[in-house]
Amino acid sequence: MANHTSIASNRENGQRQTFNIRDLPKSNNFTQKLPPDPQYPTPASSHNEDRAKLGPRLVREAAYTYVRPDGFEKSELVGVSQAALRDLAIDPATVDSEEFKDTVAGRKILTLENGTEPGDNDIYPWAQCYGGYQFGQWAGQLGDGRALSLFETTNPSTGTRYELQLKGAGKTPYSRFADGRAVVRSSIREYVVSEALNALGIPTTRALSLTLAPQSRVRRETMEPGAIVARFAQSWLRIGTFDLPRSRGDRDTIRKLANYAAEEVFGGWDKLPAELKSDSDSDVVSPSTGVAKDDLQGENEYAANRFTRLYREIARRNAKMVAYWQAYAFTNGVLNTDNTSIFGLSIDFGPFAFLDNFDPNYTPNHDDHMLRYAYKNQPSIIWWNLVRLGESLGELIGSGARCDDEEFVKEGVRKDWADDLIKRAETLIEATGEEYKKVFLAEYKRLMTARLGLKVCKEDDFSSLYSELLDTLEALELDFNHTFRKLSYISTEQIDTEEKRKEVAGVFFHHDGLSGLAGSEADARIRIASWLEKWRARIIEDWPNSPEPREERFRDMRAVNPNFVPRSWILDELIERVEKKGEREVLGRVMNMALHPFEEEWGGDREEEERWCGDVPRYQRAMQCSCSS
Ligand SMILES: Nc1ncnc2c1ncn2[C@@H]1O[C@H](COP(=O)(O)OP(=O)(O)OP(=O)(O)O)[C@@H](O)[C@H]1O
Repeated sequence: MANHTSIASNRENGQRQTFNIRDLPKSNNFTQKLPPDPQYPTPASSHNEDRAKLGPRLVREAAYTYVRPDGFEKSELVGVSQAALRDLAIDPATVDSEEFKDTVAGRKILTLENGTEPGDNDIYPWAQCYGGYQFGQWAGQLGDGRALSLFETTNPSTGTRYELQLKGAGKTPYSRFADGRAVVRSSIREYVVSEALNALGIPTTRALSLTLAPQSRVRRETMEPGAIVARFAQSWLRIGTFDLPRSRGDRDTIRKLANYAAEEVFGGWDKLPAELKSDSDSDVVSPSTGVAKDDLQGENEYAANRFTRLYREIARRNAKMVAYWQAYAFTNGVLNTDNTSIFGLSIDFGPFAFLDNFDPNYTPNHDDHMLRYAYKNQPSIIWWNLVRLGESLGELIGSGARCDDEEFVKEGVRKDWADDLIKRAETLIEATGEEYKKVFLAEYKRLMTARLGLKVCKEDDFSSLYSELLDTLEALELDFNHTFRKLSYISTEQIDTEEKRKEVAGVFFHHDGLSGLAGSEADARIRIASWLEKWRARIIEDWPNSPEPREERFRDMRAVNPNFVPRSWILDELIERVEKKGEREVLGRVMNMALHPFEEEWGGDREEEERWCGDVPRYQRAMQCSCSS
């Protein structure tokens, strides 16, 4: 492979223990703890099956099906994320090996020795079974139609366990009418953005590698070459994983999934959040843990059992994730329940985008005519999805102290306490909704405070600083992320008079000036100057030394305000160059920028770096794409 994988620098690979992919410590807790597809209950039963027979069908009372990858015969490994190697504890020197390439291309099952049969407890690839609500409508069984997990691996230095998965490695029982493949353009997008979000500190599923199969032909609107992304996450469970058994009245699978989530994904029931002590932001964001599994918390008939704590944990994680999305203007584009993670990760990168100009109604999804998944709706849509999860867990939440009663576990809710149960579940789900809002707001404030270079968030900041800035950006059609980066270079002396503020205001304009709808330039300058005046006053308040410790503030601001985000127009250029023009090095350069978004320069092609960090070309702003991938 070309040396661009090493461009992303060795500085990230400290002296920790690393492995080649074969020797990674591996596990399969998911398949050990959860029910398999009854038709293929063991790895061998699936391994020996005709591939055609493993094809699409309904799978009941199961969390997954064992299924072997159907990799491309010929492929080219074109990118490996150095940050991913570090987090998975893979030795960067080993990614050029045939073993690594064959594994991430779906040609080799590492845990099987050549020609041997898999044993019942062996680690063998699996595809998850889930359902989902898509655009508000129940869509039935979905599942990993083109993804399958190879194994779990725990990084010995960090103790974090990840599930490594291939996307685009062939059909599974969940492929429905589709081909189990992924095309190059969507794979490049997922590969880059997963790692970009992680580098920004945004909870997300990750990408280890990108493999292209230039000679393969995948039918979309036209024929396109296929690709495989090797990706990983602490968990691939989705809200849709719970939706499906709920839709089938399968109480047993819901309980198993809930137990698995608490014990395996979150590390134990005692790791879940205790009752909030107060409304202070620090309690809201970091409540204590350590509540014993069987403890009830809270008074009266609405006391919360462990399943309520599980539900709260999932809601809280999603609140934090969506706060990041709003603070960095990231839009997922297809927030169906099958695209909402139990672990609170950004997941499923279809028609996602970072906003260019600030437009709350923007959706990157060309097919979302109702703007259901527009930027401004994301926090409420994630909550809508969480209410679906509340419905799936409702019986367990509502059962309160009786959640383990034998009769309840076996038979379900007795008629004479159904009303009580429903009331309790509704009350606790509603309370979780309030907590979701509080966590979201506290996180959003924290992030915006940091992005604006402030140390604390004062009561007034929300309306007089944040909202006013957003209104101004919207009205003047200005770029969201560039604005914050540019603010990170402005000293208080540069804006200490009205004249100077009006002068400085021009740095926020696009190179081609204001658009027709934004009004006159003079008015725009006055509007921005008035905001800068308030911002300046707050900076002086929070950094009281005179002259302000500008370098320290600049440094802090530049560490949270990215210089580079992989915007749609950059990804389009990248796709064109990699797919159509056969370029390869450019992928490594973009990835390097995505992995280090706060740097000033990256040691690549300077002209290109400046162009990608600079103004978005006028006709490439706010692009949209369709769901076909
Ligand atoms: N080409 C395909 N072949 C088989 N199944 C597919 C294909 N494209 C999408 N699906 C399935 O359709 C459903 C919805 O697709 P969506 O595009 O949201 O997910 P995805 O991008 O394939 O997967 P993920 O959410 O795992 O990133 C999923 O169950 C997905 O597996």
